[in-house]
Amino acid sequence: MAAIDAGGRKKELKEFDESKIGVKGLSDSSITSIPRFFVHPPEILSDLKSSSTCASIPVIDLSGVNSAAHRQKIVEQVKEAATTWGFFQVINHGAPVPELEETINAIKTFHEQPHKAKSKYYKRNEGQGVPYRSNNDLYRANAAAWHDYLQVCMAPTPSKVEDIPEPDLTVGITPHTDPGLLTVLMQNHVPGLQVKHGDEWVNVNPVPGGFIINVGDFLQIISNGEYKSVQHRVLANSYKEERISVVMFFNVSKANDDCCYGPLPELLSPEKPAIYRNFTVTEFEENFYSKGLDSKSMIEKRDIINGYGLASVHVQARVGITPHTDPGMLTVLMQNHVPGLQVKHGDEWVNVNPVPGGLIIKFWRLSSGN
Ligand SMILES: O=C(O)CCC(=O)C(=O)O
Ligand SMILES: [Fe+2]
Repeated sequence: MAAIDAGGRKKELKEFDESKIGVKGLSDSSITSIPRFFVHPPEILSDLKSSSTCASIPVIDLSGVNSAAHRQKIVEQVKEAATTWGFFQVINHGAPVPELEETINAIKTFHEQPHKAKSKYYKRNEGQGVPYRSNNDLYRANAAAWHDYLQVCMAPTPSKVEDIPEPDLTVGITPHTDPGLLTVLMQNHVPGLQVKHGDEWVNVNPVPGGFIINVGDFLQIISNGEYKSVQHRVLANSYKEERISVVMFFNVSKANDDCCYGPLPELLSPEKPAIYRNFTVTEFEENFYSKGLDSKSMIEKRDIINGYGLASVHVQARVGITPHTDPGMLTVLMQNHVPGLQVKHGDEWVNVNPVPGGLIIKFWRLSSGN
């Protein structure tokens, strides 16, 4: 397949976006190959075939959740699943199954409308109303994925993965973790969702009437790493029928953004110190929305891991810097023989003279600059 240059790629993306046909339109046009901007890099593609055939995420039966006898056991099951898998399905949750099926059918009906009727709703920018578009992160992602979205703010986000001519060259949804607190997901009977468990990709097989629940990055942070936000992906649909999922993201509001979030104090102790630093929602979102979905969890990307516990080593080489404090708990620094580093000690700036082979260790909230 010929390489695509950045200018050509941008033009093709724009043409696709402005055509408003979505991947459904491409599927219906009887194409035999997919546009190049859908083709994912080899490291993603080579991993697509590897999935476990035997493991499956826990299924938790919620019947009796309001009775004292069952409740404690269910709470334990949820805790265990959130700790070990970060993903589980719930059944007998009380939401009427016929209404769930009706929701799936309504989404199918929307996507199957003629282009003219549907394209009125196609909108790239987030906003009010019920926008429909192909790929939320179309211009930010390294490669586009084979799905269209119909989005409702404050309500479920139904997405639809059409069948595709070359399913081995792209994905339905790129491997990622969800940024928020919790995600609740409902899917039709067409498989495709997979969850990373240890080194394996595990199929999340549709359970009729079941909801799938997964832990997001935010919950991992406030639980101080106890609950796991795990990677998941959707394979490009090689079935003749569309895959439909309805995804509800529970995110944190920006309304009170002076407020700093971080690991809950009641979960911390000398044995379990905070492994993440505090941050505002704006800080948190800026990182997520500046990039497309990708396989690296936002927690890793965001440098909110403190300098111990979950070891995340960010190596930076820099020249000249203004006075600042480091966000983490501890910084380990190595310098060449040229002096310049100074540390604020009381009211004085003190030179940190290079000692050959020496490492400089700095604790939280000490100013430094040069
Ligand atoms: O469609 C699915 O099953 C998964 C969707 C998903 O992971 C997401 O939108 O974050
Ligand atoms: Fe997700």
